[in-house]
Amino acid sequence: MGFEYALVHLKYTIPPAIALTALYRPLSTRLDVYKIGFLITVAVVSTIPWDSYLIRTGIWSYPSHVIIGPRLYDIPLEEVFFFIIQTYNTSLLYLILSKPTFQPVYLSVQRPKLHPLGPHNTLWSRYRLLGQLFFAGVTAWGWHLVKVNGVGTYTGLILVWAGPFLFLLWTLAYQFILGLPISNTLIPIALATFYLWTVDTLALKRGTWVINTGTKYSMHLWDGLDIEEALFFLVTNTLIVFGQLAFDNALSILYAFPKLFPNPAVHPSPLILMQALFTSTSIYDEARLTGLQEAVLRLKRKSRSFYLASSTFQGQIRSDLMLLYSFCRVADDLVDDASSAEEANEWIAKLHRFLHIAYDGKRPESAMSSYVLKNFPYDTQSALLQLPFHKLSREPLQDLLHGFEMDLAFNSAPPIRTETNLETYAQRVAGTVAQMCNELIFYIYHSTNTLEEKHRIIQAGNRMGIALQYVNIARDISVDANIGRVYLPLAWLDEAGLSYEDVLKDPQGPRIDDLRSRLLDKAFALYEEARGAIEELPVEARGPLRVAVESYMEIGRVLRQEGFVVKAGRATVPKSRRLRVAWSALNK
Ligand SMILES: CC(C)=CCC/C(C)=C/CC/C(C)=C/CC/C(C)=C/[C@@H]1[C@@H](COP(=O)(O)OP(=O)(O)O)[C@]1(C)CC/C=C(\C)CC/C=C(\C)CCC=C(C)C
Repeated sequence: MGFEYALVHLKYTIPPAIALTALYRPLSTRLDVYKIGFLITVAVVSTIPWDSYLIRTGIWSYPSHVIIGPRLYDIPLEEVFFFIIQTYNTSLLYLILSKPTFQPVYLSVQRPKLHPLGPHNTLWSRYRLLGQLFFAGVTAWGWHLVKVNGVGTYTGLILVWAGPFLFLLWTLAYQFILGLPISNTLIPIALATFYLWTVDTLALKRGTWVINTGTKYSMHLWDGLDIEEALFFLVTNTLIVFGQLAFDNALSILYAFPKLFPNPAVHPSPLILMQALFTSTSIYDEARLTGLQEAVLRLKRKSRSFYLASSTFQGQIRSDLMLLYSFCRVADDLVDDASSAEEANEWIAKLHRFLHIAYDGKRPESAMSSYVLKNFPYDTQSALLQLPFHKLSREPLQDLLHGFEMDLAFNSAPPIRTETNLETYAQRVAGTVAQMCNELIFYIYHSTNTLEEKHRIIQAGNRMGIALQYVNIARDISVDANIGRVYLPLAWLDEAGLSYEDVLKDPQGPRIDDLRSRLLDKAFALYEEARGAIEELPVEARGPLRVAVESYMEIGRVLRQEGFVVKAGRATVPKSRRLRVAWSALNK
């Protein structure tokens, strides 16, 4: 009996597990626990018979003085623990590195091209075939080496065992494996493998595990690392990352295509996941994918705060919030960028009509599509058509349009005369947005809140939206004055001895600074009053919503800083500070 192998864990596998857990903890959800648990189960169940065979046939062995003693099918418990902790660590590394990527946009439709000599294979299906041939070839070569029963036996056993799993995972998830950025694929495999190669070198040198001669090539990748060991860790980490990718591929299909999978569960069963993976790529909804791709680009280009916040959401809610953002942004831009008040009014009328058709249960869906295709510019159509309106009530969408109508009123007379007008405006353009975010959250996640509690939380959300809009107005006083708008109430200007025209002419100076502070005080008072309600939302949404709210309120904190001078243009929060804010919001 000895503790050598246990010490390898204490020194080399448990510390990274603790570090990775601490790093990922604020972002982790029950879905992640489910994914990792599922993969660990598959890893343990599939490795035990193979490893047990290797030990029984003497391909590798563990001197009795290096292990504590208990064995499972001849496998020392330390080794069983190795399967678990390796799967755990590599999975966490993958989850951390892939978090910023919005994976559903990497799905792609493949339809056989029509060709005079019959349907023509697409490039994708050729890649799939090439990969299949490679993994089938590798498995066959492994089989041959095992049959020969010489120095290639250990290599052969690795290939025969891993080849079929890799073949299967490739067949199911090749689109993701090839299409995703390398931060989701090669990098987690490479980092985990290089780390384990180093650990293995140290363990083999100390004789913690011994690979017997006669069934190995006696070639080394570097001094102390047998080529078979290098292959083993490369292959096992590839299996783990491919397994995670296949899982995420299935989730992306489930969440991207509501027509194929209406209302998927937050934790889908393995059967549903397989069903998603076996869905033919030729029936993927191309319009939906375009809508998602455009939504991500729009969010990335237009809002750094919400883009960062969106990456902390997971699964269905992440897609739905992006689609909601895309709709709100397009609607706002259509009105703001119109060349005349008449044109802007026309857009608002068309948007009202769009909502009328969308919420008219008696009309077929095609009525909405043909209305959008006929009446809206090409680059805005997907934002309208993909709005998840069946998860939202009509009222906040309609009120948002009423908010835009208030913006247009600036063309005739200043619409924000009193503080009540200001509050009404902010409720319409931002309280409504918060309400819709919360409606989506309650739609997707199971909550134990009563109807009354939900109503109270949604009201608090609306006040938080108003707070964010006040920050937005405080930030943009100069920008708005340049386009002929002053959102500070006329009553406040009066009290400060300023006229509307004074602010349009010179939106800077001590009196404006005082009014800005007054508005920010109101914003922070609302924020303080409403933020507790975030902690009553379903647990999966709390951290990400804190990130959304805090990143935006940070703009207000920058504006409030002693000595901060607002120049022409906008106050922004530096990237490092935004990341710090997001991190501490997640850890609250
Ligand atoms: C991650 C996440 C939450 C993403 C989605 C957010 C979303 C759907 C935003 C829509 C934004 C939008 C374009 C709305 C149109 C009207 C408008 C301009 C509103 C102002 C946003 C400012 O964005 P930006 O600075 O990019 O705008 P301009 O450049 O000035 O045009 C608003 C300030 C509204 C934003 C309000 C929210 C996102 C609501 C936040 C509150 C919650 C999510 C509720 C918190 C919950 C509780 C229980 C307190």
